[in-house]
Amino acid sequence: MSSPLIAIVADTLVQDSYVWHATPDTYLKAALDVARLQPLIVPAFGDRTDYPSIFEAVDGVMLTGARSNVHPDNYEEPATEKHGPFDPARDATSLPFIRTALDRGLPLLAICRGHQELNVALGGTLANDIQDLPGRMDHRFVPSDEQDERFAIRQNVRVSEDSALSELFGKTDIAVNSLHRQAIDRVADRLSVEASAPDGTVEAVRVRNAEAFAYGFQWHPEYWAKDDDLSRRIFEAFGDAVRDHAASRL
Ligand SMILES: N[C@@H](CCC(=O)NCCCC(=O)O)C(=O)O
Repeated sequence: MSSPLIAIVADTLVQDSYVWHATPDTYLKAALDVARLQPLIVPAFGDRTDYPSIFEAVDGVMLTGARSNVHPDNYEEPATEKHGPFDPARDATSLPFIRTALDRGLPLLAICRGHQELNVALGGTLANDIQDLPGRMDHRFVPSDEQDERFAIRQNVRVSEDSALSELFGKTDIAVNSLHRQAIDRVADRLSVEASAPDGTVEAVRVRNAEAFAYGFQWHPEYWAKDDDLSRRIFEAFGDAVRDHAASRL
């Protein structure tokens, strides 16, 4: 049986004197093995991207996490060195990609940097280095050479009662991993906050009036998608939404 395709906007990075357009394996494997979707990496070519051709071919979009930050020019804040590192090629591709996907009613799963991009794409802003802000927790990863330790589930999150997400999870008190130093500041009008950390950090958002599954998560469900029940539910729900979209086009 054929699997529907989803688009994933690549990061750009320099290695061996080449510019690579790449995506970490954990996101690709979670899409393939848990959501049962075929991921396609879209190069970060900005306005040279042929959006109509890509959107003809795919039935969903996933935005991944990355060490880079969305450039503050995209939310009209003055940039400082502390806002970096940047990946302007990814910004120039992912922000229009998100808006086009939502306009076309495609399911969308946005993770960590992707969750922040979703907010910026819809007109919201980001806060930088939140661990230095009064009353805020340190959401950065615990330094370790072991990926399992960096991605360990260790932070409590409260899911809003009566939210669509609490229905998906079947509970409101959950625990997640955390590897970020920026966070949503002003929430875009079109987003509803579905979950928050004890310090108020926006941990999950849903796009209001979206035609399909359209969520952002500040944490990393992809890393434990095979092992952790809630992470698995997110990927299965995304997979089901993408299959429904594909079926509606037949
Ligand atoms: N750069 C942003 C986004 C954080 C993010 O996507 N982190 C993934 C990094 C995974 C890793 O450290 O390997 C921020 O810091 O807020």
